[in-house]
Amino acid sequence: MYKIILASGSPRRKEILEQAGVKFEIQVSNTEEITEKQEPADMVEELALLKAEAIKDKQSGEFLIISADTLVFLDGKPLGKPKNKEDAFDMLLKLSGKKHEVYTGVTVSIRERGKGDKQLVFHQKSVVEVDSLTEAQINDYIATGEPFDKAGAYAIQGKFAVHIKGIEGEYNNIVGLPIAKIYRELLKEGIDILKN
Ligand SMILES: Cc1cn([C@H]2C[C@H](O)[C@@H](COP(=O)(O)OP(=O)(O)OP(=O)(O)O)O2)c(=O)[nH]c1=O
Repeated sequence: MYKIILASGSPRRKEILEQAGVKFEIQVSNTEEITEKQEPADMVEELALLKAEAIKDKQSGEFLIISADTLVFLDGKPLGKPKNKEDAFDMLLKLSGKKHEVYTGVTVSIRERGKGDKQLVFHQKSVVEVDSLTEAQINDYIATGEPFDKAGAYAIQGKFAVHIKGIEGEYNNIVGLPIAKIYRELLKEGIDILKN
């Protein structure tokens, strides 16, 4: 069978895939995450695709590469990872007391002998509602150091959990990898990643 490769340096994505019981290895690319696209779904799908492309040519033999990109969208505008404390403060202030969307784009690149190459590109959307935050709460949260490698400057799975009013959609999509959607999309192709 082919080897399953997670093209991501995100510890969260690794954990979600491990928890699901998938056997895989990690290969990380240093892709510049730039897209000209305007629509949330198009943006995250293109960014995920770039990450898969970056490691595809390095492979020999059969493979199934999973890559993903997560962005937070508030009123249609993307929030990526904050550059510094001020940036994190601005993002968290914007998210305070409101609902926003989290999109994760996913690419699954498959090479199977005798079948040629196949590429699946899709996305998952979740909605997150954040409680109203005081400036002191925002500063305390920034002081935990958690915001800096997270889209939208927060980790729902971490210390920001106390500020989450509610979510709609797939939880793991917010953390960075919509494992249920990935599993479903691959089953449609006749691939069961739990049985590889
Ligand atoms: C919204 C949110 C995002 N995140 C994380 C998931 C992603 O790791 C990160 C978004 O950055 P990404 O650019 O999607 O991913 P990455 O740079 O961490 O890893 P790689 O490109 O190698 O795959 O934000 C959380 O951990 N919790 C959250 O609640």
